[in-house]
Amino acid sequence: KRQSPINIVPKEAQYDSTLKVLKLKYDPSNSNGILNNGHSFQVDFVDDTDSSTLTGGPISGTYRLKQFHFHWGASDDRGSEHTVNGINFPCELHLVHWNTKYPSFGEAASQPDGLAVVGVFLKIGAANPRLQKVLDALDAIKTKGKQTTFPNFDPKTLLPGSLHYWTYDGSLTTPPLLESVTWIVLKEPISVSPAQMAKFRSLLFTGEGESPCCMADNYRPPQPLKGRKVRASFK
Ligand SMILES: NS(=O)(=O)c1ccc(NC(=O)NCCCCO)cc1
Ligand SMILES: [Zn+2]
Repeated sequence: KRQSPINIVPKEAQYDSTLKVLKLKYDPSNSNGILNNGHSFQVDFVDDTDSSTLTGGPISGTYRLKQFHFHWGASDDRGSEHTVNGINFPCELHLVHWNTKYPSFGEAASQPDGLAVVGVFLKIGAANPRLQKVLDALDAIKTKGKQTTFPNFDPKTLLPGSLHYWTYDGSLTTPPLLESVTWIVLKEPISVSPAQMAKFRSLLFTGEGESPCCMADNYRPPQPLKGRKVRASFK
């Protein structure tokens, strides 16, 4: 079993000097739409060329960015999927990429080396103006199934200053929980303010005309490590 997320214990992670620097090359013109899919919201990217890719890091070859999405809690004391020394963050960003050795995301999602997800923790602090651009679109996708256009967004603006990471072999954290993900979790969080967290929680799990249920606590708890090694790209 190689299920995700996991609790990351930095002192038990093994520094691996052979791990490469993460190379994230994103073209803002590939950002397409923003969708409330009933369990989170995601920003979808046009992935028919190699213009928005992940290379380097723990992976070999080229992985294309398909979408990014978030997981968050009903209160600031929980919400992330990965934890660090048992600590939860209020929110976690996932940038989902698929291996171009396979013909599509759907094909790649069933392969052990098919996907690579970059995880970024969000920590309560100052309001994040780059994140605000995403949050300003949420009023248009309040209910399940709603989507709108979301052009010219550069996901690099959501990354922290350091690309130091932990990496391990895992899975999708929502059904079908496929064991096809190389996880790359950045050590440095980005900031989010309490008011911005409230904006995430203004989304609804429910569809238009249904009795409203605020979208929150859409995270899976940590899963057993089952003997897996977590490697660190930094000392
Ligand atoms: N939270 S997570 O592990 O990053 C994750 C990412 C993608 C998915 N699933 C996904 O993108 N499904 C889209 C199905 C399209 C198939 O072509 C589920 C969980
Ligand atoms: Zn996710």
